[in-house]
Amino acid sequence: MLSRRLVELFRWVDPGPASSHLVSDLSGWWRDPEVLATVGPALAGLFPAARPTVVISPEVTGLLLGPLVAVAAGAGFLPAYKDGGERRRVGPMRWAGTPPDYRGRQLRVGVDARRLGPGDRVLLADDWVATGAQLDALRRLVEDSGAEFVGTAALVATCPAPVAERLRLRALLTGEQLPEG
Ligand SMILES: O=P(O)(O)OC[C@H]1O[C@H](OP(=O)(O)OP(=O)(O)O)[C@H](O)[C@@H]1O
Repeated sequence: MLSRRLVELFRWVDPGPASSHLVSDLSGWWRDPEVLATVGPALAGLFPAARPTVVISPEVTGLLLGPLVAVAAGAGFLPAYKDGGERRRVGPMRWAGTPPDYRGRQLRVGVDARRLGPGDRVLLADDWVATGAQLDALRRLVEDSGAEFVGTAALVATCPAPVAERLRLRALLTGEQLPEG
C-alpha cells in the first residue's frame, strides 16, 4: 500500500552544522518505481468526482509531482513559480503573495495568466503542506482568476486545521504517521 511505502522510504536528514534542525528527505520516494507509478493515481483518487481541467503545483517538487497527478486525473498541468527564480517567463503572470511559509519566507507565487480562467476546475497538488502558505496563496489566485477551486491533494499534511479546511485538503499521510524528526 502506497502510504506504508511512503513511510518506509521517508528519512529525516541532518543538513549540517549551519542548520539547527533536521530536514525531510523525500528522494527515496521519487527513486522508487512503485511510488512513482502509484502516487499520481493515489492523489487524483482523493478527489474521484472532481473532474479537474487543470492541476497546479508549486516549484520545484511540484513540477515532478503535479504532472503525475494531472495525467491520472485526465487534466492538464500548470506550474506555479516562485517570484525571483531563475526561470525566464513568457507572457503575463498572475501572482499572489504568501504569509510566512515553513521557512519563514514571504513569497510571491504565480502562474501563466493566459493558461487559467473561467471554465477551469483546479486541483492543487503538492508533496507536503506545512503551513499551507504557498497553496493558500495559489487558492486565492485561482479564485481571483474566475476558475473554480475544487481542492488540494497532498502526500503529507501537517498544517493547522483551519488552513486545511480552506484548502479542502485531502492527504495520504499526517505528520504523526512519519517517524519523529
Ligand atoms: O506549507 P508551506 O509552508 O507553504 O510549505 C510547503 C511547500 O514547501 C515545500 O517546497 P519548497 O518551497 O521548499 O520547494 P521545493 O519543492 O523546491 O522543496 C513543499 O514542497 C511545499 O511546496
